[in-house]
Amino acid sequence: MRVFGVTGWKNNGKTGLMERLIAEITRRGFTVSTTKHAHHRFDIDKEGKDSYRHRVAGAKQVLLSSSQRWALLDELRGEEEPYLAEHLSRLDPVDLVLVEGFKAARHPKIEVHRESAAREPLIALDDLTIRAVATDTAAPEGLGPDVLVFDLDDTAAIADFVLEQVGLVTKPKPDLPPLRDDCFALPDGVEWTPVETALATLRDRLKCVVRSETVPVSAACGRIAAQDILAPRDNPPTANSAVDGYGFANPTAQEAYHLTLVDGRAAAGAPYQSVVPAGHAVRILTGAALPAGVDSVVMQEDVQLVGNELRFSGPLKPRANARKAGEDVRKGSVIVAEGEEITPQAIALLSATGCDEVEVRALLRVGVLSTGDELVPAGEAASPTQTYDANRPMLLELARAWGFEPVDLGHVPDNRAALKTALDQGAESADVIFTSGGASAGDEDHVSALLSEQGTLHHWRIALKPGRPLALAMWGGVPVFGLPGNPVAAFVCALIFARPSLGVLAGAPWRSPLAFQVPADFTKKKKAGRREYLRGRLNSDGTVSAFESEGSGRISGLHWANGLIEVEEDRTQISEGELVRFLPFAGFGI
Ligand SMILES: Nc1nc2c(c(=O)[nH]1)N[C@H]1C(S)=C(S)[C@@H](COP(=O)(O)OP(=O)(O)OC[C@H]3O[C@@H](n4cnc5c(N)ncnc54)[C@H](O)[C@@H]3O)O[C@H]1N2
Ligand code: MOO
Repeated sequence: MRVFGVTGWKNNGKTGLMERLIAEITRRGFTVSTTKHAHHRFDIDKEGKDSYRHRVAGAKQVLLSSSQRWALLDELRGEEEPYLAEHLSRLDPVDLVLVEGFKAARHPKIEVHRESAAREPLIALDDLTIRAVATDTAAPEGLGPDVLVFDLDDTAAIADFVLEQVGLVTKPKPDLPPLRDDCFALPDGVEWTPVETALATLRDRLKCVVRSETVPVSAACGRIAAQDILAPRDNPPTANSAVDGYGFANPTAQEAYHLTLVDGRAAAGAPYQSVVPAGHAVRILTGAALPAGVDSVVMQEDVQLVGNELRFSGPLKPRANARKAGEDVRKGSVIVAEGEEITPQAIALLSATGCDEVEVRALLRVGVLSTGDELVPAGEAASPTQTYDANRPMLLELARAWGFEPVDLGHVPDNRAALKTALDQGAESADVIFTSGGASAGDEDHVSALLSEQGTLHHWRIALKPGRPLALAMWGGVPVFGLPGNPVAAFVCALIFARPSLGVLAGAPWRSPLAFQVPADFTKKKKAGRREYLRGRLNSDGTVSAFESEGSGRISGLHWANGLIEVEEDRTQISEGELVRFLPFAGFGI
C-alpha cells in the first residue's frame, strides 16, 4: 500500500494540509484513505448513545452501521496501542493512504512548518523520513540536501511531489544524456578484476540509451515500459457476481431463507435495471453487475426453487460470492512499472483495465561483428585450417532472444582499416556493439589494438574462466563489448556481463541471473582466486552434471548443457553430493 505522511509540531497546520491534499489528489482521480494519530483520550462516541452504553457494559468492539457509513470502535482496555502497519492492514485497498501524525513511524513524510507556531526545531533536521518541508516562510536553515521545500499553500506542487514519491505519477525524464567515454574505466592498480567488481562497475556506469515510443498493447509484448503505466479504471469496474445463482441483500445468520424471486435477470453485460426489494432475490449469472439491492449471491446448486419462491439454508456470509469493484486493481494504481518487461500476463492486465497503447522503450539495436582471418561463414567452402563462424550467429540469436533488435555487422579479417570501417558502420546502425575475437593481446588482436589506439579501450582481465579477456570501449559514442574469440568464453561473457548491461542500456533495471543450489554428481579441483563457469546439466534426480571438458572451444558442451554451474572464487574443490550454484539457461531468457 502506498503511504505518505503529514507531520509537524502542534498547531503548524497538519490537518489543513491533509484536507487540501485529500481534495487535490482525489480530484486528480486517485482514491485516498487517511489515518490520524490522536490524543489518547479521543472519543468519537457520545455519552448516553446506544453504542456508548454497549461499550460501557463491557463490549470489546462495537460496530455501528447505517445506510451512509459504518464505524468500528475497538476498546484497547489496557492492551498496547497497535503500530501504524497494523492499522494500515485494516484499510481497504486504495491508491494512497495519507497519514497525519505518527511521527515515529518510518513511512516517508512532509513536515508542516508555520513561523508563527514554531516552538521547537524542525523534525526534518534529524529525521531522514522527512522528505520535504511545507512552510509559510523562507526555506528553513540546516536541512539536508535531499529535503525539498514547498510553499505551504502550493497544494498542487505538494500533491505532484507526494504522487511522484509514492510512484503514482512519473516525472517526465529529460533527454537521454550520452554515455561518457570513460564509463568502463577501472580504478588505478586493478589488474585481475573480480567478477563482482566488473559487474558492479557496469551496473553503476551504464544507463538507458534508447528513447521511448508509443505502441499498441497488441505490439508491446517483450518491450520495456518507459514509464509507470497506471490503470485507467478499476478491475473489476463494478461489483459483480462470482457465480451463477441468485442475488439478494444482507444475509444473516439465519438457518433457512425464503425469498421471492423477481422477474428478469442480471447477466454479464446485460445488467438488471431495477432495484431488488428486501426479501427478494434475482437470477444472476457469473460476471453480472450486482443490481441495486443485491450484495450477496447464493450458488444455484444450493437452492430450491418452488414456484417463484427461492429456498436455501444458511448461514451465508455477508457479500458471499460477490466481487468488490476494484478488488483486483484500483484505478490509477501502477499496473506495470517503468523498466518492467511487458509479458503476456502484463498484456492481460493492461487489456483488462482498458489500456490500448503504452509508452515503451525503442528496441535496443545490438550490432554483432566477428573478427579473424580464419573465419568463414557456414555454407562456404572451408579448408581444414579455416574455422566456421559460430559466434556471430550465436550472439545475434542471443540478442533476439533477449528481446533486442539484432544487427548483423558481418565479419572482418584481421585488418585494422576494415575493422575501423565496420565499427564506424556499427556505431551508425546499432546502440551497442558485440565483437568476438581479437580481444586479448596477440599479434592479430586488432580489436584491442584499434580500440586502444582510439584511447577508449579498457582491457579488463577478469578473474574468470572461461572469459578472461574482456575488452570494453566506446566507439563513436556507442559501447563496445569485445568478447573473447573462444566460443564458450564469448557465450559466458555474453550471459554474465552483457545480458544485464544490455538490459540497463535498453531501459530495464540490472537483472542478476536466476540461481539455485543443487547437489553435484561430479568431483572437481580448482585454483582459488578466480570464478569458474562450467557447462552444467540438471538431471531428473535433481543433481547436476558437469560437461566432460572445460575446453573453451568445445561448443558441443554448450548445446549439451541446460545451464551454468558457478564455482565461487574461494572454492578449491567440489566433491560428489556437495551443493553447487546452478544458473539455468531459462533464467537467462534462452
Ligand atoms: N598468450 C596468451 N594466449 C591466449 C590468452 C592469454 O592470456 N595469453 N588467452 C586465451 C584465452 S583465455 C582466450 S579466450 C583467447 C581469446 O583471445 P581472442 O579474443 O583474441 O580470440 P582469438 O585469438 O581471435 O580466437 C580464439 C579462438 O577462438 C576462435 N574464434 C574466434 N572467433 C570465432 C568465431 N566467430 N567463431 C568460432 N570460433 C572463433 C579462433 O579461431 C581461435 O581458435 O585467447 C587465448 N590465448
Ligand atoms: O578464458 Mo578463455 O576466455 O579460456 O577461453
